[in-house]
Amino acid sequence: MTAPKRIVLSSDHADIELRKTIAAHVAKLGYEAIDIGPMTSESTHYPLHGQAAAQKIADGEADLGILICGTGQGIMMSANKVPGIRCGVCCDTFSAKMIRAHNNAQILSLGARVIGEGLALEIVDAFLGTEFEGGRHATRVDMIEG
Ligand SMILES: O=C[C@H](O)[C@H](O)[C@H](O)COP(=O)(O)O
Repeated sequence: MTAPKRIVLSSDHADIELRKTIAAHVAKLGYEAIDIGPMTSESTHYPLHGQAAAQKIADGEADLGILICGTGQGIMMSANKVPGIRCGVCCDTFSAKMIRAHNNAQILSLGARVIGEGLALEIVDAFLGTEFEGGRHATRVDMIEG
């Protein structure tokens, strides 16, 4: 039996409740949810949380990640600064599938001030339910790192 995939979750203060809801959702689906906070809604700085989550993946402590900030953009930019990490913001399920299938993204970033909880959960399901297709896409993904 293979171990369930480990999913690291983090956010800034924009919506920690959405993060907790998604953590519970992925745990219910059988994944290991590694929620690294923050645990309060006190104003914080998204680069700290985006980079901490991405580092967990770079260090082999998690397989995939889900990040949340107001727009999803700042925390995505921060995660992508960690070598080897590919993170994309998604506001629709098609993009969530494609960042796995074509870009082999390890991290999904969501904008809590852009989309609602229902759509966020569908986007999460689309991301987690899709595998990298490899082939020509692997050549291109390799080119990202140079
Ligand atoms: O990309 C950045 C995120 O959307 C942040 O969540 C946002 O900038 C935080 O703004 P504020 O400090 O006004 O809550």
